[in-house]
Amino acid sequence: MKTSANLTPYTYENDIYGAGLSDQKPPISFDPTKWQSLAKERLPADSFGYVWGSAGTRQTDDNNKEAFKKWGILPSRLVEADFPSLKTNLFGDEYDYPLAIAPVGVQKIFHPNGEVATAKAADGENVTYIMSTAASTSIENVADANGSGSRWFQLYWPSNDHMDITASLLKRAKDSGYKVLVVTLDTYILGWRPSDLDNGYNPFLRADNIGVELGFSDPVFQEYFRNKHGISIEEDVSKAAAEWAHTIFPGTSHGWNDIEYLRSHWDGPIVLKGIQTVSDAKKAREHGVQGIVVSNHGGRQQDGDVASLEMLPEIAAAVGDDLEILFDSGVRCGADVVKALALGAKMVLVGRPYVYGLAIGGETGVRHVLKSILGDLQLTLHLSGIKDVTKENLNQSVLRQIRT
Ligand SMILES: Cc1cc2nc3c(=O)[nH]c(=O)nc-3n(C[C@H](O)[C@H](O)[C@H](O)COP(=O)(O)O)c2cc1C
Ligand SMILES: O=C(O)C(=O)c1ccccc1
Repeated sequence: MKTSANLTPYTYENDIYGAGLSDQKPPISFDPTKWQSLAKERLPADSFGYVWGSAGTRQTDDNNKEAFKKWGILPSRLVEADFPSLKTNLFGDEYDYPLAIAPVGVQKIFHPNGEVATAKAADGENVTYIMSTAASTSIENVADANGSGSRWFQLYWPSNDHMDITASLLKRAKDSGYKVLVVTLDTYILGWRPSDLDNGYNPFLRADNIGVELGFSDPVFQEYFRNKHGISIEEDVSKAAAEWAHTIFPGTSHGWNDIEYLRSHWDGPIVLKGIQTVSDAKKAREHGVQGIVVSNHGGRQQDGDVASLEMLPEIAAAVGDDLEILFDSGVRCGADVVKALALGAKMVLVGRPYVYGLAIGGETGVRHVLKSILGDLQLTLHLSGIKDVTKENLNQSVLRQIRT
């Protein structure tokens, strides 16, 4: 076999088998199907319900998972190949892996170190961290924890009455080294989630006020709150929490023409998250953004939605030459990443699995989940005879649609 100095095999499994020789068992399972139950053992019922929860009867979440099983990978033999490179290029920059940490809010309900643990893990594993507007740690503190890592900022977009707050969030993100703006379009109000309704659980409105950190640390929001209520945030934190929740989840949607405002306040790439149709993907292109995340928010927003993977090939065929296509919703293992990349995505975001890792073991748990998915991804590609993750080598020709 050829060896190449610039391709690093992802050798996590070698470390584990090596440790096994001296009877050291890995502290966390490598079986992706076990992470959910391990997290459940460690979390209170309400915060477990929050991460596991989905909209309505969970049809969308089920559809997301089923969609991956409708495709099979076709391996090629006697391909003279080394460990495949996982490097991918987006917006003119090279990324080590086609994998990113999906934006997830309120991470302190899963582990006391919350976003700081995840941002450190992402930096440690060279995986891009996408910071949520609903985080329980400020923009600046996450940036400190993420160090020289790659980080992007996800916006929950205040209504047009609060353009100055939007501008302030974007400026803070830019000043703290976040390179790409990800604007989530599917969550101007939270979906109908029976698990949270059963627990009467909305992390924003609870006494510990987890999830409002970006507002409480924002000078423009602080001033707005004082002018409106004649008191400071500290004087009535519950009222301020409710005000912030309403600011970032206003209950009304923006329109396409509002993208212009974001463009004028953000000079880097803009990515729209939550695109599910070809028609919206084309509108995204018309409105001059640089990328989209084909996503249904992991089925958490709307019941009865089509699987995101189902829509990915058509959307990629329609706009993939002009926009960077990212994907999330239902990715659980290396083979899922291979399928999403083959169907047109350049980068894949993973949500619940790393949150389970965070609950299981803080920074170590998140690193474990990232390493597991990356190790599995690299070997799955290698054993399928796929040389790297470029479109030239990884496209629909490596898949077979399974007849049902
Ligand atoms: C607990 C939790 C919180 C989330 N918070 C956000 C958020 O703040 N912003 C956002 O754009 N998406 C949020 N999402 C959605 C994820 O970014 C992502 O779209 C989804 O989890 C992908 O599906 P998966 O969990 O099946 O991987 C959240 C998801 C979970 C599970
Ligand atoms: O739960 C979610 O999916 C989400 O986007 C969110 C909303 C508010 C706070 C934290 C996460």
